[in-house]
Order: sequence, then C-alpha cells, then structure tokens
Amino acid sequence: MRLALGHIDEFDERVARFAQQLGLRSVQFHAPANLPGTDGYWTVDELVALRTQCDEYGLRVEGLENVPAHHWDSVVRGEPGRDEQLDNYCRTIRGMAEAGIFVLGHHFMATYVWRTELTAPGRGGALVTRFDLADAERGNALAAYKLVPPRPLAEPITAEQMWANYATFLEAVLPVAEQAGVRLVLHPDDPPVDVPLGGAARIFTSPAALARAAELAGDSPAWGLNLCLGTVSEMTGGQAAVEEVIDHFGPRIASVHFRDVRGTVPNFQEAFLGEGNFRPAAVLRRLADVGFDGFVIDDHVPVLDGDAGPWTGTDPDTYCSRGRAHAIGYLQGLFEALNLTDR
Ligand SMILES: O=C(O)[C@@H](O)[C@@H](O)[C@H](O)[C@H](O)CO
Repeated sequence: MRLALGHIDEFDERVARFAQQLGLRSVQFHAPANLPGTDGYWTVDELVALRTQCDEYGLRVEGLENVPAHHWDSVVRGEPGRDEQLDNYCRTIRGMAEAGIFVLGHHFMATYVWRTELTAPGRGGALVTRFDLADAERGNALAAYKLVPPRPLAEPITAEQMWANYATFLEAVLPVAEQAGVRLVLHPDDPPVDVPLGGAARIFTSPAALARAAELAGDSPAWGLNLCLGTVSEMTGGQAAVEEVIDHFGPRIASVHFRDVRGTVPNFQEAFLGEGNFRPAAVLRRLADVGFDGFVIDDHVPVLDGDAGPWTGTDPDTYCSRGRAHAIGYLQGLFEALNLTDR
C-alpha cells in the first residue's frame, strides 16, 4: 500500500509543492476545478492536461473521486435525463483510460454528505464538523459545498428506489469500465443513517449493505470499495464495523480515506487521527494482513489555529493546511513504524 495526497479540489503549484515538501509522490483528486467538464463529462484533453501538470512535478495521479453533481445527479435520483448522463459517465471513463488515470471514485447519496455543524470545537479548540440526527431537520450545514446538488428533489426517494438506481448505474457503466481497465470505487454514505436526509433514503449505511453493493457488482474486477474509515467507523459498532468491512472485502478495497471520528450514528464529530473510534495502527496492520494494495489518503481534517478556513474551502491555500500536514505526517510515521511499503 502507499500514501497519496488526497481530496485535492484544485491543483496548482502551491499544492504540488505541499505534496513534494511532505515527501509524497502521488496525488488523488476530488472533483477538481482543473476539470471543468462543461459538456457534462470530462474530456480527454482536460484529463491529459491535469495528468501532464502532475507529471511535471513528479507526482503520479492515483485516481479521481466524484464527478461534478450536474454530470450524474439524475442517475443517482433516477430522474429523466439519466440515460444521457450515463452515456456521459461512460465517456468520462473512456477518457480517463486514454489519459492514463485508472481509478474513479463515486458515492451514491442523492443529497450528498450531511452535517449539522461545520465549526464544532474539537481538541484544543480546533474546529471540526459534527452531525446530530436530532438537528438534521434544520438542514445541511454543508449545503453550499460544491458537490451538493443545487436542484431540489422532484419527490422523496425510497431505499428501494436507491437500490434500483444503483443497479441501473452499475449495469450501464461496469462493462465500459471493465473494457477500459478503470476501477469504479464506492464510498459509503456519510452519515450512514437509516432515515432519509433531505428527502432521500440512504442505503450504504452498514457493513451488510456494502456487501450487498459488492454482490450487485458480481465478480467484476472493475468495482471496488473506497473504505472511508470516518464513515464506516460512524456506523453502529465503530471499530468493529471497520474490522468487519476490512475482513469481508480484503483486496477488493481499492482505496482508503484515513480520517477519524468520535461517536457513532446518530451523533458524532470528526477528530484528529488517534483520538476517535478506531486505532489507526491496528487498522493499517489489518489492511496489510488482508492483502490491501491500493492507496491511502487523508480526507477531512480538523482546522487548527492559523489555518485559512474550513476543509470545505476548496482553494489551494485553505487546502494546504496545518491539519492536513499533521494527518499526512501521522500516517507517514505509522507506515514507517509498521514497515509498510510506500512505493
Ligand atoms: O466521508 C466523507 O464525507 C468524505 O470522505 C467525502 O468528502 C468524500 O470524499 C466524498 O465526497 C464522498 O464520496
């Protein structure tokens, strides 16, 4: 396994130098501004340009996560316009292969990630996000974030519909991904609550539900799990849920979001690595033991005094924060201590 600078919203020289100074050799992007995708898909030209820019700094592109909401919101919701968006998603997959980028992450939340507070006090007064189901009716504190679909839902969406929508998605895109050699990796629902948020049911809310997603994908080598440790440890059971997922999926885990959380649903808050629901060293050891050979990234990070803004800020100055440097350094120490290959 290896460590990459991840969740990059906008790549430029500041981010490249941040990666280099932290001693990292690869990067992962989160629907980056560098890929405008104005026609509803990412073009080969913009994908190649991003990859070339990274090459120039000696940084390998591990993968991309999440297309912009308007590329596929009707696919997730099962609304008219879905077929055209599925065609466009397939164009993105083929374009990625042409550009030499082979991992594409997706979530399947019709109303995206949900929080009830973005600046809750964490350790020493650092700012962290928080979720409390009791406050969820007040709305999503993340509503302004770039991946929250701006269009309201046409009507409420049930869990059955969400499962059917996911099956339709896989049926359309998996054969194309197989042919292109691109791996599509699923992020669990955050927060993993079994009640609708903003009118849409959530389905990937437990280890069993993730196992069911894998069954839908059959034995396709083009499907994998993005093990978000924050999200899975938010599930009932906390560390036990994490262990169950690692043991069940093994090498079918394609990538890991390494972030920590205190508390499980219905209420939790994000935390520094090592002060939350699971033991980071034990989790890395277990991943190595089951044969995980993908990449590990930082994800959301607490905001320390002097950081430019909350992690929801997408500009490079906000991104290159003390919080992120701490998370990466913490993981590098663990990789070294556990003698994990970082190639
Ligand atoms: O758990 C989470 O909320 C994160 O990992 C997300 O920021 C994630 O990167 C995606 O946007 C959901 O795919």
